[in-house]
Amino acid sequence: MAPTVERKKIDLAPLKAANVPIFFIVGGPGSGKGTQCDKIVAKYGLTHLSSGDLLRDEVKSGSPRGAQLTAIMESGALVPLEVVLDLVKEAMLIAIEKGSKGFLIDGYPREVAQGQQFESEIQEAKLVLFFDVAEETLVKRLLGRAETSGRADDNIDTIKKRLHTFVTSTAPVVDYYESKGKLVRINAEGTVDDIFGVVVANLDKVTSKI
Ligand SMILES: Nc1ccn([C@@H]2O[C@H](COP(=O)(O)OP(=O)(O)OP(=O)(O)O)[C@@H](O)[C@H]2O)c(=O)n1
Ligand SMILES: Nc1nc2c(ncn2[C@@H]2O[C@H](COP(=O)(O)OP(=O)(O)O)[C@@H](O)[C@H]2O)c(=O)[nH]1
Ligand SMILES: [Mg+2]
Repeated sequence: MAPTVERKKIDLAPLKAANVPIFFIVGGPGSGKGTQCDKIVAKYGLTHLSSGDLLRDEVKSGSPRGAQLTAIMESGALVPLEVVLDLVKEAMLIAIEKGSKGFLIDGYPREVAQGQQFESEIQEAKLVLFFDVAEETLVKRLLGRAETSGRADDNIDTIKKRLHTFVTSTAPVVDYYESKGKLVRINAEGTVDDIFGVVVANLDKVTSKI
């Protein structure tokens, strides 16, 4: 049975009224989402929200909601979509109060239903950036990151499960946004700067008003 999820009522009016652009950032674990988001923030001043970081912060906070998450994340499975959506909404509202010009929602959506629920409750994404990297490269990068990340899920067993979850649940997200004409597929096997060049070329087309 699915775990019971604690939910609060969240007033989204200020977020909807701001109507700022929203970009989803999708890619396998270790595909460079976080690395590219840092560079996008430096150039465009968008607000970067990593859904994985929000979940890890919730775990660290010791809240009852956080306690439910540790086991799921260490198993490489997906946290119930309502939990992630509530955390994302709360973080977006705080950023909007501070005058955010738009959002990079990193590691999100992880499943088609998650994207649909976000878009029906908040707003449609402007574009979905997909960092396309072969599994073999992902494993190599994650094992490299494991040496310093301190993340409980950067170990070979969990990495394999995260890759499985990506293929089964998240790959359909890529197809879904492709069919809506919103997907930007970026070959992300190259250097950080080469990949950022492609990112900029695509964002410049839609962010002239930011
Ligand atoms: N929308 C999301 C984001 C994250 N997670 C959970 O949080 C874990 C870590 O997510 P994240 O930090 O995004 O990890 P990766 O995709 O592996 O990518 P990264 O390496 O960028 O941190 C996932 O395995 C999953 O259990 C989730 O369920 N739903
Ligand atoms: N070779 C190479 N390594 C990268 C690139 N981008 C990120 N990395 C490394 O790959 C690992 C995962 O990157 P990260 O940004 O955390 O990816 P995420 O899991 O998608 O957020 C880190 O160790 C990065 O230093 C890239 O373009 N090329
Ligand atoms: Mg990341």
